[in-house]
Amino acid sequence: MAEVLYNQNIDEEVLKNKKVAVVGYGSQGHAHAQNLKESGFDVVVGLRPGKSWDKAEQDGVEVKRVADAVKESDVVMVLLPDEYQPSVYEEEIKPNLDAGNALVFAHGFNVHFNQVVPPEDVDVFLVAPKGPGHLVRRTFEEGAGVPALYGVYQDYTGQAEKLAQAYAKGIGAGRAGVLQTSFQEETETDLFGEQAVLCGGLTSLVKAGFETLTEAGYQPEVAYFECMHELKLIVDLMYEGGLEGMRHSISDTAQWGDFVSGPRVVNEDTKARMKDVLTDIQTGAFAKGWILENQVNRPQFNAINVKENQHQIEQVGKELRELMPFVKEQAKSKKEKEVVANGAR
Ligand SMILES: NC(=O)C1=CN([C@@H]2O[C@H](COP(=O)(O)OP(=O)(O)OC[C@H]3O[C@@H](n4cnc5c(N)ncnc54)[C@H](OP(=O)(O)O)[C@@H]3O)[C@@H](O)[C@H]2O)C=CC1
Ligand SMILES: CC[C@](O)(C(C)=O)C(=O)O
Ligand SMILES: [Mg+2]
Ligand SMILES: [Mg+2]
Repeated sequence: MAEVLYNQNIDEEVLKNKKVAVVGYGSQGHAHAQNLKESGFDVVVGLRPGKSWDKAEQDGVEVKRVADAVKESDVVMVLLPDEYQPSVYEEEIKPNLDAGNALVFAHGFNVHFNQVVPPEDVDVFLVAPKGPGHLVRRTFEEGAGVPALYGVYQDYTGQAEKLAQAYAKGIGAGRAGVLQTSFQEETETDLFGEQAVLCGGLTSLVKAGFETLTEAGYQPEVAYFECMHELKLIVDLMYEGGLEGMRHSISDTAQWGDFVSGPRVVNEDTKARMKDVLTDIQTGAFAKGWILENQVNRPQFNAINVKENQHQIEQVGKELRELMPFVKEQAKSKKEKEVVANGAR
C-alpha cells in the first residue's frame, strides 16, 4: 500500500515562520485561507477588488491586490480558475516572486501542460484536495477533512516536500490522508475522474436515467426522486462503507438488479470510451481544446451551459427542492455556522 500521511506524521513547523499568499477566494481559495488561518498560519489573500474581496474581508481575512500579496509572502498558492492562471501569473505573480519562494498549485494543469513556466529559483509543488473546496471548508469546521495529494515539481530550497506536507496539514487534509504524487499523475487522474466518473459520467448517467423514465411516460417528479435525489443517499452509503456497505442497506432485489443490470449499462464498451477520454487527456488533446475554447471566449461552453440548465430535470428539481425545506436548511445552517464562526474570530 502507498504511504498515506496523517497529522501525526507531519511536522508543520517548516511553514510556521512563513507568510502564505492564497491567490483567489473562490471554491478552494476561501477554504485554504480560512483553514490555514485557523491552523495558526500567517495568511494573506491576493485578489482584485470585487465580490471575492468583499467576502474575504467579511470573513476576517487579510486581503491585498495579487501583486502586493505575492510580494510580501514566501509561499504563493494559486487558486484562480485554471484558465486565468497563465495571464495572472505572468502579470502579477512572476514579477513579484523572490528566489527561494514557493509557487504552489491545487491542480497540475498549467504546469504540466506548459501554460505556466516557473523560474528555476523557486520551489514548485502542488497540494490538491480530492474534493470540492466548499467541503474542504465544511469538513474542516466539523473537525474532519478532505484527503489531498501533494507532489513536488521543483525543489530549489530542499524544503519543498516538507512544505507541501505542512500545507496539506494546515488545510485539514492530514485528518483524512495525504498521499504523494507527481504533477503528471495528479493532472491526468483528476481530469479523468471529473470527466469520466465524478462529473461528466455522473451527470450523463443521471440525465439518461431521467430521460428513459420520462420518455416512457412516468412522472418527471418520480424520475427526479429516483435518479437524482436518492443518488446522494446511496453515495453517502458508499462513502461510509464502500460498495459492500451500500449493498448492505439496499434490498436483495436491488442488489440482484445491481449485479445483472449494472453491467448491461456500463460495460466493456463504456470502458473503451473511458480509455479514449484518458488518451485525449494524456496526449494533451483535451487541454488544447480547453485552452482554445477560452481563447475565443467560450462559445461552446456557454451554449452547452445554457442548454444544460434548461433540462427538464433541472426545472423539476428546483420545484421539488423548494418543497423540501430541510435541503435548504442544511445548506443554510452550514452557512450560519460559518458566519457565527467568523464573527467569533
Ligand atoms: N473547485 C474545486 O473544488 C477544486 C479546484 N481545484 C483547483 O483549484 C484551483 C482553483 O479552482 P476553484 O477554486 O474552482 O476556482 P474558482 O473559480 O472558485 O476561483 C475564483 C476566484 O478567483 C478569483 N479570480 C478570478 N480571476 C481573477 C483575477 N484576474 N485576479 C484576481 N482574482 C481572480 C475570483 O475573484 P473575483 O470574485 O474577483 O472574480 C475568485 O475569488 C484550480 O486550479 C482548480 O483546478 C482543485 C481541486 C478541487
Ligand atoms: C471533481 C471536480 C474537481 O476535480 C474536484 C472538485 O476535485 C474540480 O476540478 O473541481
Ligand atoms: Mg479533483
Ligand atoms: Mg479538477
